[in-house]
Amino acid sequence: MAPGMLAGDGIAAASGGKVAAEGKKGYVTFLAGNGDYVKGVVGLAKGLRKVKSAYDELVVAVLPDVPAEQREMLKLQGCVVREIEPVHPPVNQVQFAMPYYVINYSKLRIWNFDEYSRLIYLDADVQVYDNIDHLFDLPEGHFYAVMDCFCEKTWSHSRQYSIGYCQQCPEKVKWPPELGSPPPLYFNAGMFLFEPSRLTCQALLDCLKNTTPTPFAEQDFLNMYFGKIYKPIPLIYNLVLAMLWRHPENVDLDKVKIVHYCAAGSKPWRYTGNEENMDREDIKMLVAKWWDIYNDESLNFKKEELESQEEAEDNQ
Ligand SMILES: O=c1ccn([C@@H]2O[C@H](COP(=O)(O)OP(=O)(O)O)[C@@H](O)[C@H]2O)c(=O)[nH]1
Ligand SMILES: OC[C@H]1O[C@H](O[C@@H]2[C@@H](O)[C@H](O)[C@@H](O)[C@H](O)[C@@H]2O)[C@H](O)[C@@H](O)[C@H]1O
Ligand SMILES: [Mn+2]
Repeated sequence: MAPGMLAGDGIAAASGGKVAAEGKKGYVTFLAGNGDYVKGVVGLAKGLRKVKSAYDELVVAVLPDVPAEQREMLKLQGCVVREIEPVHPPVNQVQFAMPYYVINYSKLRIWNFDEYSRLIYLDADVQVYDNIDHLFDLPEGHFYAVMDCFCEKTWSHSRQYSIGYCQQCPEKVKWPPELGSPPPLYFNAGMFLFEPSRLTCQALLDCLKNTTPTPFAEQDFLNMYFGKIYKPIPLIYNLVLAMLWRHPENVDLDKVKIVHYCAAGSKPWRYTGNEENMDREDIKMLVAKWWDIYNDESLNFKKEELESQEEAEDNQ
């Protein structure tokens, strides 16, 4: 296990023994464009309800290009829709690992949501299969996220990939001592627990202005910026699908609480099974699991329940 990583029991102990962190807590995701990622957000909203999160009013940071009908659909699913301004990196020649990654810098705006003392960010291609509210009780002052994997082709630009080094198995192909110390622990930015602050948001944006963009866009930037306070949490909180074929020895699917559908061809709402690894039985099972929640009408937001609840409160 990586140095400093909180093991499952460490998480329970760290949160079990502590008084719940003060202030408002919640889950936030990010939506851009007029495409089909909105299905991911609907699925996530329903997933949080299914696991009975105490904070199931999902906040959705939307770029201006998200159409009114998608915003309405999200409000009808009980989401709090908040428009954010795009964030553009400095003019650059970088080859992003995926061209659309450039819009992901806009995620940085969620640091402005400071009516919350703590937020868990989740990509729209993530699903929550177990309640993870206990993460909000982890000690403050750190940036919590799951370590990423460097073995996919998307990393072919990197020194790690060319050496065959991965932080998920640092003993398998050791980092060559002639290259100095191994790279610092690196997290996947599809899920993280953070503390919103307008000051931090401004500092992030100021820092971005003087930072050359790199292939993994805001994920690289966040790793650089929060590296000193980053605390790895177990991969059960963000299963990057490639782990299933790259590091199966590190994965116990029965224990996984969050699945991140980031492997090429794994987005459930556009799954065909044609891409590499997509014909695996575990992938088919996880995609079906996502659709079970998405199609479950009983998980739809029930406005009338909320209205009667509010009425009851008014009559007290
Ligand atoms: O057209 C897009 C592309 C991305 N996203 C958002 O940006 C996140 C990061 O992109 P993605 O998950 O595709 O990256 P990956 O994790 O697959 O590298 C998504 O989960 C969405 O929340 C979006 O809303 N619309
Ligand atoms: O904009 C950069 C993106 O970088 C990350 O995705 C990558 C990364 O995890 C690689 O390690 C995988 O190989 C790759 O498949 C995956 O798409 C985040 O999930 C996403 O939220 C976003 O930050
Ligand atoms: Mn993602």
